Amino acid sequence: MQKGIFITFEGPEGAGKTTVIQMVENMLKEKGIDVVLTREPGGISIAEQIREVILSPKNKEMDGRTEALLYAAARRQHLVEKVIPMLEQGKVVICDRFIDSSLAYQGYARGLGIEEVLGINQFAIDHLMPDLTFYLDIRPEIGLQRIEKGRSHEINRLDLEKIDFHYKVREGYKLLLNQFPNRIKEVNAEQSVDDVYNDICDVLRGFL
Ligand SMILES: Nc1ncnc2c1ncn2[C@@H]1O[C@H](COP(=O)(O)OP(=O)(O)OP(=O)(O)O)[C@@H](O)[C@H]1O
Ligand SMILES: Cc1cn([C@H]2C[C@H](O)[C@@H](COP(=O)(O)O)O2)c(=O)[nH]c1=O
Repeated sequence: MQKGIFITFEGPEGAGKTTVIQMVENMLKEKGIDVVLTREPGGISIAEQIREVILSPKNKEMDGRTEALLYAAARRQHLVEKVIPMLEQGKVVICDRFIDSSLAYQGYARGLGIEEVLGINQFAIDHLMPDLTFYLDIRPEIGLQRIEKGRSHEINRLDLEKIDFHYKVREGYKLLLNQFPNRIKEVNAEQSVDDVYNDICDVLRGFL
């Protein structure tokens, strides 16, 4: 039975999720809260191997449904091997991306259908939805510029999609905000890092 809290961060490329998640982790640790950071696709060995296959710029011929199924497979393994055990130990689990990425990227932007992609993901997650999700909103061209500037950031197969695809990803997330208004909280990610962090802390204070 789940005793911990499952929090996810979402957004278009370069929204600043990794940056702000680290700040939230430090803040929670200072308060003595047991917190685990993880990411999708990845977080454990099998899912990191699937990540390599999905995101390698060499795999240009990958079919959209194959892509959606691989994300769901990586998600399943990550959940059973890491997320669920950590929640059972009562930890706060913070995950960089989760099911909403599949709904926005594969369901909406790739055109596979949000409901269809939700369907294959229900099989993978078996009803384990996040308790709280932050959606970091940013215009795609600003996010992509940030990634290009950041020297250490890998440029993956999805980053290389045309700008229209990234606009559709953002539109997809906006639809999800309407679909799950209680779970997903929108934050303006075009602000300074400190302002983004403070907005997130305001929500967390009310939640934790
Ligand atoms: N609010 C901000 N203002 C300006 N630059 C930022 C801001 N937040 C993050 N950055 C910078 O933008 C780049 C991307 O940030 P980060 O890696 O945190 O984004 P991300 O959302 O995790 O990216 P991805 O799409 O790969 O998941 C980094 O170089 C980071 O320092
Ligand atoms: C979980 C998930 C991710 N994606 C995409 C989003 C990004 O382009 C990459 C992950 O790279 P990041 O630098 O770690 O953000 O994968 C997706 O399309 N569908 C998903 O379910």
